[in-house]
Amino acid sequence: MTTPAETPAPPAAPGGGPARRPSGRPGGRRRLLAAAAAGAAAELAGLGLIGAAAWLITRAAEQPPLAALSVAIVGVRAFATTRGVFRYGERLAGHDVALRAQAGTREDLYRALAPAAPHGHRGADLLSRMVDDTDAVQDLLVRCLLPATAAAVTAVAAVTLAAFLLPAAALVLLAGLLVAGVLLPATTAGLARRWSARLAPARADLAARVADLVHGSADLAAYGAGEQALAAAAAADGQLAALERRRSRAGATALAAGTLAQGLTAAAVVLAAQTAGAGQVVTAVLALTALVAFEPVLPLAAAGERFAGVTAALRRLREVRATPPAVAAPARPVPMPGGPLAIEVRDLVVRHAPGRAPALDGVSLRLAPGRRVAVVGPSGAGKSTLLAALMRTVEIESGHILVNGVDVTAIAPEEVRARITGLTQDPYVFRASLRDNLRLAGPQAGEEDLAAAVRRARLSAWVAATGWEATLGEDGRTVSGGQLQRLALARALLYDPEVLLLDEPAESLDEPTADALLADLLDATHGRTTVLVTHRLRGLERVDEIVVLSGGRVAQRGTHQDLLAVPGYYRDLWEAEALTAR
Ligand SMILES: Nc1ncnc2c1ncn2[C@@H]1O[C@H](COP(=O)(O)OP(=O)(O)OP(=O)(O)O)[C@@H](O)[C@H]1O
Repeated sequence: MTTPAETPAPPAAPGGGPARRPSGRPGGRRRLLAAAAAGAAAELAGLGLIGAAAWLITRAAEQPPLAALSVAIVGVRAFATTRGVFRYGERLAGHDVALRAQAGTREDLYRALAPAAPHGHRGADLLSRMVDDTDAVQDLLVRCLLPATAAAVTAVAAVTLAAFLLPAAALVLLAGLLVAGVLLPATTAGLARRWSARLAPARADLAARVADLVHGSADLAAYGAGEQALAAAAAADGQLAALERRRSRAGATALAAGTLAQGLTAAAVVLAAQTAGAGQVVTAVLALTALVAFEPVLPLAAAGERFAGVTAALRRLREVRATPPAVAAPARPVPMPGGPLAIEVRDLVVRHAPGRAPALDGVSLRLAPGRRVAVVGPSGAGKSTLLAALMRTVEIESGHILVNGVDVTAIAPEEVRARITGLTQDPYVFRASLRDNLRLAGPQAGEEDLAAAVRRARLSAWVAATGWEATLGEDGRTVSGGQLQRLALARALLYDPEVLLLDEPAESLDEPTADALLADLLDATHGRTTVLVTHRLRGLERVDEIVVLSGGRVAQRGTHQDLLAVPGYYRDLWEAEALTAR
């Protein structure tokens, strides 16, 4: 069996560590500077290429001796070659730094979420933040920051060159570049912000309807409501498409305005040159310089649009990181006590949300090493909440859980969870092989350990029929409720924690299998510290204490015989079970 010490180290404390900036990783700043420098150098080489080519063509028309053109010829070749090399370098370094930043951001997000997810962000919303919003980090660097740097460097160089040749043309060029490089991106960013406020709800509406169609397909088919749901989804789709079209038209107008600014500026520069009586060569160089200077500046309008989306995505990521974890980690954690664990729960109060009635309201319990306690009670009594509090996945409002006399709130939650854990109420089957789904709880476990865990969870026949390498599906859809439950139980048995928590291990099983499984479990957990939440009472005469919860309070407690001797929930349930068994 795998001991907890052999399991992988749990992730760092949720929410721990400050949110790092995309370039704030080791070597990130250097890589970013290299990418920006390569991008600017590529644009400058482009500028040099056009300037030299313009000079060469117009000068060549005057038919000078070849020697007078040789420097320009070499310049054209050099600029053409280095431009490609710099562009390649920029793409390589830029994507390298962006992908590293994106991976790091995802890693930070996982750390903030695992193992106890913060309240408030779940399911599709969290997935979209994890996938789409972290893409924004890449776009911030590759589509916004690096192109803006290259454009700024090129614009400064072009205006400086123009200022040497003809100051009036430089002023015209500067004005045109400011329109295309500052005014237009600011406009597209503003438009994008306005449109996203209208598009986001339409997109969320469509996503929710599609999710309903997919997840609720069986119910829709059963009640013949499929057509209606499809029509509603199609209407939401049409609404979104109409908004998208209008947004695209506004964006395209802004992009076209950039090209217009480029043409008008080039024409104005030529006009200024001719008014000042500049020669043909100077006029050609100025005109082409103006045209080329716009090349890196024009995409900034699209970058402005993307920038608005990027800032919104980064804000959403900050929100996730800033959400307090479900359980606060102590600032200076004390180590988990060694030796066999004795647990004492004293007057425990747990409330799932402010303003709601407490799920546990003054529960006390003693769990000496090797003792087994069963927790029973009606639905909503607080049984799973008690296990969650022991596992440190819900916060304690008042009262204490002491582990060998040490308050669990003083210990790092993941340390507690590494030794007090087991089968949770909503086990999850990962999209991985059956073997890997089990190995999650024991990466080092050998074939015999796996087989033993499966046998004790009464799953051997299914595993033999399915095969160890069979891929199990997303959300456990390829396994039945009972198989999922037993697979999760096999995981818990393989992990073999010092204090084993079992939340309704016989849930979703037929009666004979449930009884046999519970009997096996009671054999297997003999002498092992165990808390067993169950709705079935058969076999509970073998546990040391039974606690009956009702409305978050302890309604009854004692041994099986004690509880049968007094009227109450336990005796009623026992008699009802006996009746159905007849
Ligand atoms: N995450 C949650 N957020 C808000 N309320 C919750 C949450 N989990 C449980 N509750 C509420 O806390 C109370 C106790 O729930 P709990 O799941 O502990 O009961 P239970 O005895 O395990 O029920 P069951 O036998 O149906 O699993 C219930 O009223 C439930 O609605």
